[in-house]
Amino acid sequence: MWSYLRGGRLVLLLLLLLQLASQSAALVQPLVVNRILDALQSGGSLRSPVVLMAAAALSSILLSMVAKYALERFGHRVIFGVRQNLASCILRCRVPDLERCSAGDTLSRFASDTAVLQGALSSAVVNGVAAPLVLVVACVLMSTIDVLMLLVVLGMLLLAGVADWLCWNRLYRMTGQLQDQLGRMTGALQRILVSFRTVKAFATEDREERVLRGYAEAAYRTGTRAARIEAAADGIAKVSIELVFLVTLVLGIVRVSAGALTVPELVGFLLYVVYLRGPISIFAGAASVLSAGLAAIRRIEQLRSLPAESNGTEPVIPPGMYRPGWGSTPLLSGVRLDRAGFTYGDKQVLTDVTFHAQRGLTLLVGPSGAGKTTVLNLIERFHEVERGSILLDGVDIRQYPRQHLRRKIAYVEQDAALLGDTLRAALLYGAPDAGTTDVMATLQAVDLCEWIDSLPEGLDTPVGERGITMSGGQRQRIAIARALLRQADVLILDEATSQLDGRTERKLFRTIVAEARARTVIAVTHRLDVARDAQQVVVLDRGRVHAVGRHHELLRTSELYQQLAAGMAEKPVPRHPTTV
Ligand SMILES: Nc1ncnc2c1ncn2[C@@H]1O[C@H](COP(=O)(O)OP(=O)(O)OP(=O)(O)O)[C@@H](O)[C@H]1O
Repeated sequence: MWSYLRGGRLVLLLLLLLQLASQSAALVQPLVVNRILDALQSGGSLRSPVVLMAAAALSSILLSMVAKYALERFGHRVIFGVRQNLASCILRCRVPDLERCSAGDTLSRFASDTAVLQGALSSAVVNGVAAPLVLVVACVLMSTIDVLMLLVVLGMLLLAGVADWLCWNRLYRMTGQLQDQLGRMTGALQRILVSFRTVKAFATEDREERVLRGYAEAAYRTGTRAARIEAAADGIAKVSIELVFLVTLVLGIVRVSAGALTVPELVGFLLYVVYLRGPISIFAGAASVLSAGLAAIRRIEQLRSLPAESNGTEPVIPPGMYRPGWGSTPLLSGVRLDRAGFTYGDKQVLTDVTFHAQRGLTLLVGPSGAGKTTVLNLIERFHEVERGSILLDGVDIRQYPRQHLRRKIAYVEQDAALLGDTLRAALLYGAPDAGTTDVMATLQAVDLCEWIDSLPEGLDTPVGERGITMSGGQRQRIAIARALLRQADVLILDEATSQLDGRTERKLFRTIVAEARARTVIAVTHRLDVARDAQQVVVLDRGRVHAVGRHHELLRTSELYQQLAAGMAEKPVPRHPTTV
């Protein structure tokens, strides 16, 4: 918890002092009441104690207002920092690590857990520290009136404190459980929202409703149990203070009768006991908010502890070997995979993959699950090659600073999402400085000019949730245009044209190859209509290179390729000798 307050500890101390000042002003009141009663008994002037009383009440109210505002503001500031740091951690963590996390649960940690933490940091930390301090001050003042009665009060509060502590311990576990359940519920809802059409098409609304209800019910049960414990802790605090009042009253009357205490002293002491209600219930409340805050910290820390991508990979490439930013100079020697190997867990996915993609188009084909996307992931360094190497421009890709490597590559993934509010923003996502001429030329290349001209707002048409609805093919063409605009040395397309018809796809590929004459294009496709235009075709089968060659050669030499061309190789076929 303290590490979250780093940089704000001085402010926290000031807030604590402010909180103490506001509560101390209230502490003066019983003393003043004592003086008023004395004055009444002795027939002295009431003016100055009454003015003092009003001043103490007013300053207590004013200080508590300022303290409340300052506390809230402080909490928001700390959480702003936590969210910034969390955003940075999320964006910098490794692709496989983040993909293992549920997106909904990550959202819940980022938005809800940080909000819970804000409550804990602002109210619980300051009130949790201020309330006991105020209690101590009150006890010191009470000791000036009657030590015996104070000892009785303390003994009873101690017993109540132990009972409350047991409750808070359970509450901490319960709130952690509740936040995990809420995270799972958000995850389930997020999955449904992303696949809403599938849910509708399969008419599984009832089943999904049951799933959501299950999570909501689990959260409800845990929340109810937590509320019971919270109420019990609150009840213990309140009952203890009422009992303390009654016992003090009885004991006080006995002591007044015995002449050990005066009536004004008894009234003053009882007022302190009444006053203790505030700090005790604040402390009890702070403890429950703190339990939730600690549970939130555990979940936030799990996200923050995901290792960053760049950990331990300092660039060792000689200066001048790479150009920062996306360049326009053609690659000298393209992308070369040399006996590259990779496993997912203990599953061998790629073995000794060797091919050289030079300028022009290299097609990567093969049956489903052959490892085509994995090859692209290795080139992008979403995963690290485990055996062999991948060279870009003759340099091992592990020697490039990761961001520079990725600036050299424009990647269009399967079902690429568009990021940006408008079509223009979506297009310029990877190349914010691209000029209008480049944008128009690229739109021409992907055959989108006519469609965009037909839109009333043209390139400024909103996209996204409430914006324009596009066909799958239009979306894919925007994604390709976005990648082309980046003018990167290498263009990687992972089934990026799967939603276009064969004729449009062929036309688009011809344009891409013409556009990228000086660059290397590596494209995964299941349709071989475009293979004639490719410089080479690499056939992958069960993680190995089955054959490499031009379309017409492979049609003669590779049975697997013939099957792929005929659209028959849905499943892996018996292994054939490798032709590299
Ligand atoms: N994140 C992952 N964790 C574990 N195994 C994976 C993961 N991603 C892919 N695989 C497995 O690795 C193998 C290769 O997958 P990959 O996606 O590279 O094949 P592909 O040739 O691109 O398939 P497709 O043509 O169907 O897209 C498959 O058996 C797949 O089940």
